[in-house]
Amino acid sequence: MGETPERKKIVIDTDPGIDDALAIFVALNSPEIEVVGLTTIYGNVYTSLATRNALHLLEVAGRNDIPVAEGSHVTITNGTKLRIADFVHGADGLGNQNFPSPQGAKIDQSATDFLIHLANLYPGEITILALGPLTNLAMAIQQDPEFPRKIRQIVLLGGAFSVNGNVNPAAEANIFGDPDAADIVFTSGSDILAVGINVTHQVVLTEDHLNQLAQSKGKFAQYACKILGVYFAYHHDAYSMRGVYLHDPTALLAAVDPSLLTYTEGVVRVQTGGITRGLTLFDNCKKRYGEMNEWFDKPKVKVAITVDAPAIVKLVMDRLMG
Ligand SMILES: O=c1[nH]cnc2c1ncn2[C@@H]1O[C@H](CO)[C@@H](O)[C@H]1O
Repeated sequence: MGETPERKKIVIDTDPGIDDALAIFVALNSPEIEVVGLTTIYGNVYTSLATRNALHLLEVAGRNDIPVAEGSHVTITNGTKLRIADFVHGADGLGNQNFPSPQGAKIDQSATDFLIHLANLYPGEITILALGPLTNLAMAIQQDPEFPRKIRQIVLLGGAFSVNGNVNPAAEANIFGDPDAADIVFTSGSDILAVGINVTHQVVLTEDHLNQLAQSKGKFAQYACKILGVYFAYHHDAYSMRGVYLHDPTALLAAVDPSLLTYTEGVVRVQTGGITRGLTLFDNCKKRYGEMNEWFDKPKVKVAITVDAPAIVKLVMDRLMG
């Protein structure tokens, strides 16, 4: 008998969030990975509620053994005027279901300290799946300049590469939430795979899928049906569609199995001001520009460009129902 391969260690930085909840459940049902912790951030909800929801979701899954570390309540520039997407996910972030308060508690360490601790404990082994604004990661990079090289990879759900954003024509929500932090992360030298909405808008869960989930006796499938109503209503209002984008589960599965998508490599900078604040601008590095620019000499990152959408949807369905 061969040895079972080591499971990839993943920390999920999250702002749950309906699609975050799906991603967390799929992660907990993915034998290829080990979820070593959750860290929380604002975005779909405020950070305190993200922490509460993270603890709640782990209790639903019976996984109170996984630590939850609370992240920043403000942007990397101490900004407190946060854009919270309660109109997408409901006031509670989980489809307005009035779930009971979790019994468990967050750990004493902050998200940033916990990320640095894990990077030192398992050098070169930690994959960070970033599902919200990138404040916690940027703070870790500022606190420990070696952090980018101590981790294995950052897979982030963020950006809109050569397509319109979802906050406005320029910006995708997670990057718009803290553009300064995003620029620090993109230029940090870490191995980064960015999964933007140019890719996740190809991955749609339909009403037929929802009906299949409703037939399932699986705990995660049942829970998903409860929270998905609000998310379907938002997509119908905003995009006139009868389905929902699987943003966060797509990023999770990209971290589990990178062969589910293809990517290109180049330098990404983030616009931090003006009317295009939050814009992610990719340089394919094919042109030798005559003069210096703000992309020149910055480390390259991987940017997803195509995705096997049917395979992703099937994996999400199987792992929610399994
Ligand atoms: O219109 C929107 N505004 C804010 N957040 C959104 C919107 N649409 C989706 N998301 C949320 O932001 C991430 C993807 O950008 C996902 O977490 C998604 O649930």
